[in-house]
Amino acid sequence: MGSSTKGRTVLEVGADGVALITIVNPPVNSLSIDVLQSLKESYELALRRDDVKAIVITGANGKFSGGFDITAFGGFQGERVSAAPKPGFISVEILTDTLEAARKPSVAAIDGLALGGGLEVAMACHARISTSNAQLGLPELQLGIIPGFGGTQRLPRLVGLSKALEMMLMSKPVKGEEAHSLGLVDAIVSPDELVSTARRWALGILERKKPWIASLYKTDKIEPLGEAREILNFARAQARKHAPNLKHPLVCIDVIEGGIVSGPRAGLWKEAEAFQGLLHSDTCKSLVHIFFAQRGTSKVPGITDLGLVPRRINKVESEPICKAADVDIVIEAVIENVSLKQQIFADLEKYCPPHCILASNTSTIDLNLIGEKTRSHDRIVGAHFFSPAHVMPLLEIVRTQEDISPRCSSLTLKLLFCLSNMVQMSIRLIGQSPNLECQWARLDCVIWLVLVLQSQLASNLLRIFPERTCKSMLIPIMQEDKRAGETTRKGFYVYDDKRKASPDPELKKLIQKARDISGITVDPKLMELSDKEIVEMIFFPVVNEACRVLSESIAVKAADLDIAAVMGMGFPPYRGGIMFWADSLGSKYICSRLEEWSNVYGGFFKPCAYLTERAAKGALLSYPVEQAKSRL
Ligand SMILES: C/C=C/C(=O)SCCNC(=O)CCNC(=O)[C@H](O)C(C)(C)COP(=O)(O)OP(=O)(O)OC[C@H]1O[C@@H](n2cnc3c(N)ncnc32)[C@H](O)[C@@H]1OP(=O)(O)O
Repeated sequence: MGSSTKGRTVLEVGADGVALITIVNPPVNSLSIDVLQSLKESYELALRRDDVKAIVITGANGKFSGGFDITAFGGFQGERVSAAPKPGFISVEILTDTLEAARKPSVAAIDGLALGGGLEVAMACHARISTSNAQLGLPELQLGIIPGFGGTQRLPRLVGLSKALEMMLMSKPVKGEEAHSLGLVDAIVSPDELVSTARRWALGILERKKPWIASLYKTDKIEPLGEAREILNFARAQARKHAPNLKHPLVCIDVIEGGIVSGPRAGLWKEAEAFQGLLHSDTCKSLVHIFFAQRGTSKVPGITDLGLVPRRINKVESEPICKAADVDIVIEAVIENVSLKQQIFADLEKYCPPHCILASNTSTIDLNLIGEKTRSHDRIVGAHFFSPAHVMPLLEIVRTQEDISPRCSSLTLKLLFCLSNMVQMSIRLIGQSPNLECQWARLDCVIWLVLVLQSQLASNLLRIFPERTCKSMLIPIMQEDKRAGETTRKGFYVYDDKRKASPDPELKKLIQKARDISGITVDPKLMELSDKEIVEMIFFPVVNEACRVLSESIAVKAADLDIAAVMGMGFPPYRGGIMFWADSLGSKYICSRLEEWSNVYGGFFKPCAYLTERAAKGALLSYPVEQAKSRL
């Protein structure tokens, strides 16, 4: 990652004596170092020019700014550490001492986005005018950093401590209207009137008709120290509860407190130091990787680079359909039964217009098989909504391929196999460990997941890949006992009236029954597993499977598997996804652990050829094949 954009600002002085400074850095007017340097120069020029009385800052093409340039983070973290601006250069030198302390008033004219550093620039101006649809927020925490351009100091002083904490800790932006009611912006106008209103407002400040406010020094919205500390301590407790593995939310709270206790200028310095430190953290590197990996999923070589024009979809039906002549896409979502799906697709082909896309929500069945009784392979796709569909943000789109061999190796199946490996290993640990049956809660806590396994999926996988599947009777026995989790008020846990889960002592009997049926024996060595070993035993087989997916070119790139793991399996984003995490540990280490377990526990753990090869060469697992060769 490196910053390739040459961003800039443009200065135009109007006959009214207002200098309009426009941030220009498509697509979101991010604040690259070029832009920030240029902003400083434009501002200083406007301050020097006698024909300039006041200043308006805005963004080109209806977007104020999407924040600090995230593409530059890699450069600051990696080999170009010296390229990072020294702490305080942007927040103190540019935004506070040049903008906010200027003897000419400035107004931010905000349309579209004012996020992160974008809002921090706007808050350093003496007033803000916005459109109602603009989004204003400090979402830096979702990248593993804190607001570093003064946001931790100015936002609480503009909107109050509680709301500022909510906006920062939850990375939650507000829209223009709410920002206005909070006092973050001073007026709401239509996009057409935005710049003209901001110009008049800036002149109004100069003429003392509007207040000239340096938000860094506002005090009216900050609670007295004792009360403020209570709010901050509550926020700390919440952060520890909801994100126990993350440090940066606590750092953010400390920095805010620092400003309240020691004054905002001291707070700015504390913020600048903390920001610089967090930029180098593994959490930041992982979350930035996830940010770009997520956007990368929409770039599919051989498809999105062909310049195709998207087809307009006016009508979508889910199967069964009633009114079909004008339907553009039908999504079938019946149970995983091949002959039923084949019949449905044969019917759909008959009744739907020839342009209609025929989609299946299948999770395990090869699309070619589903479409076998049709001549519509060119318009059949897999549209697999991860379950529960209204919650999970992952939609997997699967293509048909006439030449897939073996048929079962569809992307869907492979990705689900990764998920299944994780679940199977967890079940195996419960089954074979002398004491883990009493410690389901520990397992859940260590891997931070609630696991669900559909018997259909399990039996399909067992049939297709018997040598790579752990056979356990525990899930069928639990299903027989109506243990579907919260819905039946018992699963691995029992749930009380308030849905509070507690470990179920009855589970022990079921585990013993599963052992007796499967002939599984207890392994005393599993009693001594550390948390780290549990995580590795569960997730290294997942890494192994992900390597197979990559080596068979079923996934286009490793980053797509990272997103599938985060969005579909609940893998923690702050670890960067399954392959990013694996590379942070090293292919050699993972391979050696799998080999060790494979010798003791059998083929389920056997590292695949791709993993073994990369480990032998000490290569990253996520590198494309060609790149990996050239690095060796
Ligand atoms: C101390 C200060 C620190 C900071 O300011 S850190 C940055 C804080 N800002 C953010 O966290 C905002 C991150 N961006 C977003 O949330 C979204 O993006 C937007 C809401 C701004 C826009 O969303 P949408 O319209 O759906 O577009 P899209 O596909 O997400 O982004 C379009 C292109 O813009 C790039 N981009 C977005 N924000 C930034 C940024 N802050 N720095 C550099 N690039 C950015 C993306 O990667 C992508 O690029 P491609 O088209 O090549 O995939």
